[in-house]
Amino acid sequence: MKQYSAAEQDSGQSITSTLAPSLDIASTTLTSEEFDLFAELGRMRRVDAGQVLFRRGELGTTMFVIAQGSVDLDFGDDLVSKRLGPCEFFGELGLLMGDHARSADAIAATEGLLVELRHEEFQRLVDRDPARVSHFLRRAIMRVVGNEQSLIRRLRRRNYDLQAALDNLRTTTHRLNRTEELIRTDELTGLYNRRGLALFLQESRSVGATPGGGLLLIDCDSFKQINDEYGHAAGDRVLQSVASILRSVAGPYDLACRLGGDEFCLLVASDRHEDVARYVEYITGSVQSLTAMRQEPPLICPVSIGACLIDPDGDWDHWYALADSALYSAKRDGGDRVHWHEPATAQT
Ligand SMILES: Nc1nc2c(ncn2[C@@H]2O[C@H](COP(=O)(O)OP(=O)(O)OP(=O)(O)O)[C@@H](O)[C@H]2O)c(=O)[nH]1
Repeated sequence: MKQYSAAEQDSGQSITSTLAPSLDIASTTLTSEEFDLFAELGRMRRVDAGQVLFRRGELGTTMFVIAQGSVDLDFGDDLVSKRLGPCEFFGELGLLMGDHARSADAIAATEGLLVELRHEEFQRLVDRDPARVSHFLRRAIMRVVGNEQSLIRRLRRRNYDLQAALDNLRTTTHRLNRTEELIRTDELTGLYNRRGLALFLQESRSVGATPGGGLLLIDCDSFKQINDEYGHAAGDRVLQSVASILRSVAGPYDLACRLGGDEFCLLVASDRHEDVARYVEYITGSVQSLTAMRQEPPLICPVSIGACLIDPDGDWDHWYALADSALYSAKRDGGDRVHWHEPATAQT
């Protein structure tokens, strides 16, 4: 065992008493024989707590063995830091590879004593005891491989966690979209509901688009009788038939909506009377065709329609009032018909 100077020994604890006896190939701690050899040829160096030995990314050519005290290795990011104690070594890649970029910050955690080895000292070590050095090198390589493997495992785990987080995010986004869709949609018919209509108008306005040029209000005639005579399910089926007629005629810029009960509306993008009239014809024609099927319970019932052209600068309440007055007049005249709201002609 090497004799240490008074300065080296003044920290009180015997160096040999801290030496690990293990010859385990996977051990990262030097045996007492190895330590003695390294200490004999290396340079003793005192360190204070908090003293930086090297920083991550710096090029290094020396390695260290801890004789006394402890040193923290901080690998940065969210990698686990390590605290090394007596007889453990670090920085060996700098020595073995030469000018190797340090992969961690090495900072003395306590006051201590280190053995520092440069290339020339290590060369002397090889000359002195090649078998022991070869054993040390095998362990150093195993440590590097072990670190790499644990890094790969950590990266794999992190990748898996990221994938899981991404999947969660996708599911949540899908659920949110679905919820938003449900909020806007009438459950029975799949058409927009009142909330969907209000959001559509709001969104169209916010992007400066004209939400529509024509409005049809469609209301089933004597619908209550269908419920009463054939049951609620038959009534539902009739409402679905009306909805499917509206859905099939609505283009990508139109909006079909169930306002509630047996009342529907169709907001037509075109502001030309003849275009809107074609929608009306399609609806009445489809209702007539289904009525002609004479199914029991019925697939459809007669409908009344109030139609109007709308002023894009007006609001929904105003448009609705116009179409509703036309619908009211169609109902008053016996239903199963279409009435247009006629704009008041200017008095001269
Ligand atoms: N089957 C079914 N019936 C509904 C639904 N929502 C509302 N109703 C019924 O629709 C009926 C509407 O009745 P009314 O407003 O008197 O309409 P109507 O019988 O068509 O009378 P007119 O419009 O005057 O011709 C009511 O009996 C409601 O209970 C629904 O989702 N499904």
